[in-house]
Amino acid sequence: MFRIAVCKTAALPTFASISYAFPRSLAKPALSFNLFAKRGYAEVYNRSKPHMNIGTIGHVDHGKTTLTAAITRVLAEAGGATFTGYDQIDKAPEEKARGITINSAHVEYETATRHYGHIDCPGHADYIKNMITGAAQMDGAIIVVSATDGQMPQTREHLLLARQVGIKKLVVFINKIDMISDPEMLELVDMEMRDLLSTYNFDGEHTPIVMGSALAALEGRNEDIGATKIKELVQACDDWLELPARDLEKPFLMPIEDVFSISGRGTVATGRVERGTALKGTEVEILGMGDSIKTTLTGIEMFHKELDRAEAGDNMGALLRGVKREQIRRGQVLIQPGSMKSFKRFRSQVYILTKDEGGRYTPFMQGYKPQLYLRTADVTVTLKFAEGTPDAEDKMAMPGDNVELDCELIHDLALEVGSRFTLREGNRTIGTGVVTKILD
Ligand SMILES: Nc1nc2c(ncn2[C@@H]2O[C@H](COP(=O)(O)OP(=O)(O)OP(=O)(O)O)[C@@H](O)[C@H]2O)c(=O)[nH]1
Ligand SMILES: [Mg+2]
Repeated sequence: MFRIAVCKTAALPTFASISYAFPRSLAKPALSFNLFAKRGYAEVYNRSKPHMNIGTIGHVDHGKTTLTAAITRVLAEAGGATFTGYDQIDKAPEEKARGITINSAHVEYETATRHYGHIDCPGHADYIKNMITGAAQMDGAIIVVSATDGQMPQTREHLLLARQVGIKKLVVFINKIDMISDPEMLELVDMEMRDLLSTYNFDGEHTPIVMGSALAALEGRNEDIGATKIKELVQACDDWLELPARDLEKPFLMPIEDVFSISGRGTVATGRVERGTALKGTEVEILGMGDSIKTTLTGIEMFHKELDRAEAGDNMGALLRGVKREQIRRGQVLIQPGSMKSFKRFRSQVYILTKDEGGRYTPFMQGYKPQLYLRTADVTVTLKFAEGTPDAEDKMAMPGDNVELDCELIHDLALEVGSRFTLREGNRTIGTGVVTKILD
């Protein structure tokens, strides 16, 4: 059986009668709690198949949403379950009007061997922020590239960002082959994609590349380039993408992605558990961006079902006792009490993107203040060359450089050596880096 569900945002809490903490007119466009409320939450989440988070990334208009809908259609046919149409994924009025994805959307499906959470990311350069948050939750990804365009700026940028957020393996879907009559053209796109994968330290030689037409599969025609290719793609995901080694033994950590208040029950924080396990009824700490708060985890939900325990890799909704909605923010983390600290100052190794990778055209001097994205957090940072750098005052960081920088955040964040982050300015990713030393 294939079970399929769709929702925008990471994990949907379906604790009874969710009330939005913001006016309904401002509510995020695609939160479909009512839909799921109808299903109730008595069902217990089935852990018999290993769970993995994947998703679609790639340049705008290359067919990520069409492919997402097509996968649900083909798997739904095989299992006789619900199919999630294109309109149900890109359903916000602005998405419909512009024909692009803005918010990343989550769907869920099962193959014979695995349960997948699938995040359909936006490709448009203006919404890279949503793409990063989506990709940060993936264990593997499907990069979609249109055979008509070949690789484009966000094909490259998404590959780089995928690498940076820790995705180790990808499957490539070369889409829109219904528009191409020259087989040499397809070979060229295949070769270029393998080169590009290798450039970004993926296994260019062995990565499976499937060529097909997502639209044909979605519309149920031309089976040879449609449904058949979707089955091939899903098989490639099952075979090639490795189940993540879950950090079950480590202390619990869940980056907070969204916060809701539920009348009569309290406040729910949602996010993907990065490591460890959390048991219902135990103590947790909310850390970062100000004073930390200790509270009790009074409820856990995942894919609209109640659980007693959440573990690394799960998208969970955490019901927190006695905490007001205003006390919690996206960017904070929920942790096992005392297992981490938050800091404002740290040393880092940063790669400055070139303009071809979507980065800056010009160098920057120290004192530069871009936005720093770490897990779900997004805060302003002041950059300086690492203490001891000769002539730091006059030195410039050029696009393409790898530099050692001392970072000072305006808010403290939960971080540690090895934490990865992205630097952005306006709607451009300008650098990616890793924390090498805490300076506070
Ligand atoms: N001819 C043809 N058109 C396709 C195919 N797949 C998708 N399209 C069309 O390409 C356009 C863009 O498709 P989307 O699925 O919205 O692309 P996307 O990658 O999700 O775009 P963003 O989310 O905005 O980055 C739509 O008009 C689709 O109908 C295909 O296999 N063949
Ligand atoms: Mg889309």
